[in-house]
Amino acid sequence: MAETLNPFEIVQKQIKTACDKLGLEESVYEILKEPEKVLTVSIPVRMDDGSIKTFIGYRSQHSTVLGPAKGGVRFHPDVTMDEVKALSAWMTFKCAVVGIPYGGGKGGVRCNPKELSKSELERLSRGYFRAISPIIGPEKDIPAPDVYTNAQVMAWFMDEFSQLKGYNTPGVVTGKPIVLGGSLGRSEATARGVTFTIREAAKKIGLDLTKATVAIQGFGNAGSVAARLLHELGCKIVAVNDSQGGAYNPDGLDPEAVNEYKKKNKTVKGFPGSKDISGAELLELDVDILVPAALENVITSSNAANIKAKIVGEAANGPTTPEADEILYKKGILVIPDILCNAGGVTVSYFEWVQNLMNFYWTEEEVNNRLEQIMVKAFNEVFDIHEQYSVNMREAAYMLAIKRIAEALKLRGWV
Ligand SMILES: NC(=O)C1=CN([C@@H]2O[C@H](COP(=O)(O)OP(=O)(O)OC[C@H]3O[C@@H](n4cnc5c(N)ncnc54)[C@H](O)[C@@H]3O)[C@@H](O)[C@H]2O)C=CC1
Ligand SMILES: O=C(O)CCC(=O)C(=O)O
Repeated sequence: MAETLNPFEIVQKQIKTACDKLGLEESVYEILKEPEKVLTVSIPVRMDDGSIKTFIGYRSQHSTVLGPAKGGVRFHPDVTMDEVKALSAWMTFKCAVVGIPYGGGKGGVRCNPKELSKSELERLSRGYFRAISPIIGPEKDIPAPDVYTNAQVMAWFMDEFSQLKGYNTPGVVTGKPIVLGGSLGRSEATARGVTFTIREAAKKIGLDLTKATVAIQGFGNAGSVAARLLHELGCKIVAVNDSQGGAYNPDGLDPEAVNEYKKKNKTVKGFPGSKDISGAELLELDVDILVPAALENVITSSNAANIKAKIVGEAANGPTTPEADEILYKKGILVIPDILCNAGGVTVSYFEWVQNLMNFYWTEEEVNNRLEQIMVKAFNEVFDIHEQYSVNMREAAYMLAIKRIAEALKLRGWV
């Protein structure tokens, strides 16, 4: 059968494999294979030239068996309902892997935010949140940032919801600016979690990080901070890229300097002293660690055999297809799957929500220490299953998550 690149079909396959490996009754798969609720909204936005343009948005709540739905909102021209459904399912399993009391949700708006003015983006953000507000709330579903959304967008979401309610409701959204109830450490949390899991993986395979080389695909919130934190651990970052192009320097790139360059030039391409590199070449570089930190389906059956890294740390959601997983596993590459590797973001979102509900705020050190404990524990639990059952790390992560979810489903009487 031809390899599917439909992320929703991919996640269904991943769920089925784990249910079968765990020997679970069919009813668990029957429940988990579809989201509980998917809302499609049309969002008419007054553009700066006076015209009206209608955008399509989605919010998918895959599961609420372990708690309220949780997950980011993506603004991207290629957003589809199936992508959002898949991303919401990945959130369910991610929260279960790290043991935080949430289900999974995800949202998306099909738009190109790079082509919108700031005021158009604000009207779109507020319109989307107003449209999905009937199914959102601190006890129901708590959105957060994802690709091409940020703390400012979260501030508009929170303000719109608070105005609808008539009182301040910071716990409806995470990833907010600090002054509006955001958590210290949230903006770096995804990459910090990625870095903790890569550090643990390196220990398992005996890789000395002070001699390790790294390539990173995507230089946004996840990728740019991962570059800095891995550099701080002594790794040499040899290549980075973004949607416009890439920068390669075998002697190493200074992530802070690349960041400054990107702020001015809107891309990493052309960074002084670097050579241009294509996205395909970056993935196949002879490096120790590869960090996909952009979008889905970049490691497929077409290029998996050419991946040379010893560790693949999936900062992005869904970068590797199931067929590619098989190939990487047979090659002995240690893949830290998305639902484990990038779970630091939602973990600190959980801390942010707890702080909002308590109205009591933690220091950055407390946040980072608690994050480290959760990530290291989850990594070791997944690694143990990977060894005990001789399954790849992704299957192990799904087995850990689905075992927890199946227990909750049984206790609640849903299966
Ligand atoms: N922000 C967060 O807290 C979390 C993000 N993630 C995942 O991390 C990934 C990246 O998200 P963020 O960093 O938040 O988004 P972002 O919007 O901050 O950055 C996305 C980056 O990807 C780049 N990009 C887009 N298309 C590309 C392509 N074809 N080739 C190379 N680079 C490309 C963009 O230029 C940008 O640098 C996504 O898969 C997201 O779902 C996962 C967990 C949490
Ligand atoms: O912080 C969150 O709630 C979710 C972040 C997210 O969308 C993700 O982990 O993919």
